[in-house]
Amino acid sequence: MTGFANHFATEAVAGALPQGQNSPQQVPYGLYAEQLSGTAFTAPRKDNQRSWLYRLRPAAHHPAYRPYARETLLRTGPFGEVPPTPNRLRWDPLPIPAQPTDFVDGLVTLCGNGDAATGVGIGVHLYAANRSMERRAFYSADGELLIVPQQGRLRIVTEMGVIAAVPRQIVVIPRGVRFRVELPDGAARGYACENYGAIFRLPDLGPIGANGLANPRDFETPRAAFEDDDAPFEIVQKFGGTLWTTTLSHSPFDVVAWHGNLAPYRYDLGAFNTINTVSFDHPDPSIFTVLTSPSDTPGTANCDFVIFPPRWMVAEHTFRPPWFHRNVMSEFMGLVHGSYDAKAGGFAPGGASLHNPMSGHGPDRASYEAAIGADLRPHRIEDTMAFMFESRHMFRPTRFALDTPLCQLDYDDCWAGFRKAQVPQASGSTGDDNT
Ligand SMILES: O=C(O)Cc1cc(O)ccc1O
Ligand SMILES: [Fe+2]
Repeated sequence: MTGFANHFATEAVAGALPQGQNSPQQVPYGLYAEQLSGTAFTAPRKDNQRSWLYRLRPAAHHPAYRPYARETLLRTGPFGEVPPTPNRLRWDPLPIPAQPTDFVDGLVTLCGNGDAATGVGIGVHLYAANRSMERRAFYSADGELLIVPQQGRLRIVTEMGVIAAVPRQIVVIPRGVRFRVELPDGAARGYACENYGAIFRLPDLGPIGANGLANPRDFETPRAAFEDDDAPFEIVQKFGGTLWTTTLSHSPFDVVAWHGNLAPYRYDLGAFNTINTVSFDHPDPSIFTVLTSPSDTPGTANCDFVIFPPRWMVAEHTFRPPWFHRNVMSEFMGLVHGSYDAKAGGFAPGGASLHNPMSGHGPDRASYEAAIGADLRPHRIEDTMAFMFESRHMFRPTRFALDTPLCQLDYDDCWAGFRKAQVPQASGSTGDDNT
């Protein structure tokens, strides 16, 4: 079903969806009605998101959760394992694990900000897995999950239907929606943004007009699909930063029909309508925003999901790659495939980088030299898909992020050795009174 956050109505069995009301005295077939809220009941109508689910058994029917026994490298805001660092950080890709590892056990947190308990900030995770989740489901009570596959297909069975995703597509699973990740290719790797704040939405378009960037019609939500399976099933939930587990007597994927505007969705980044300069200089990369989680301060996002897709570069008399900059916002970057035009080496597909507030960054020396000498004919940047989770909140790395051998100790060197500019000697030194 297409459209961003539409009011969908879907039933896997004819007649399962109640008509005309949400909670009839008797739901068709004896199904159980359940409201799943993504926003406060009283959130303004334009922001309000909720769905009604009709299921074989109430989701309330489960034994108590116990702490999850296995070691995990998943972490949650507030992030206090190590002090925040002003240093620019970059990581090599996470290897596919040698031991049998599914999506849940393959999640590793690199950094994050804010506090899940107060609904502020995000957690930034990587995943690398080589097993489908078997007879178990996962959900996060701490935030919605934006999954960015980098290698290997995913088949995600959710309570509200099944989503298949290939690298270049993204999947968003609302907070609380239970899902199981299957790996049709036997292995998979990627990134996940766990958003504790306001639900991701499409950015306003301002002077761009009524169309452009990610168009609402290109977002896809699955139709209802269910399992009638009465064998034991594990549910692992992430709650307040801790993993908990319980065993159901049946599959949690038992939603026969649902309606509403809170649902998982998929988007192909290849559908992005990329807008950029046709004269000179390039706009700030906010022009590439796919989804935004606003904060309470207008224009200052809890998280922007921004991409750097294939595109024509036509700017005249311009330094075309990202310029040097120091940003008040914090930037986490990943690369789905190809290479990134500000980095000639070292930023590999599956890798990541972190540039915190006021940390100077930009093109590495090789990219800089190539760009100032480039022939400025129209040139198409092909075969690339980098992305950024940009946040108003400073990212703190996890201890794993700093200790892992994947962390590149020589990252600073990519900005070493720039030739000094030569200016004619004149007044204007700091020794002069130049008011
Ligand atoms: O740091 C980056 O590579 C991302 C980025 C790109 C750009 O063209 C301008 C600003 C910016 O943060
Ligand atoms: Fe940047």
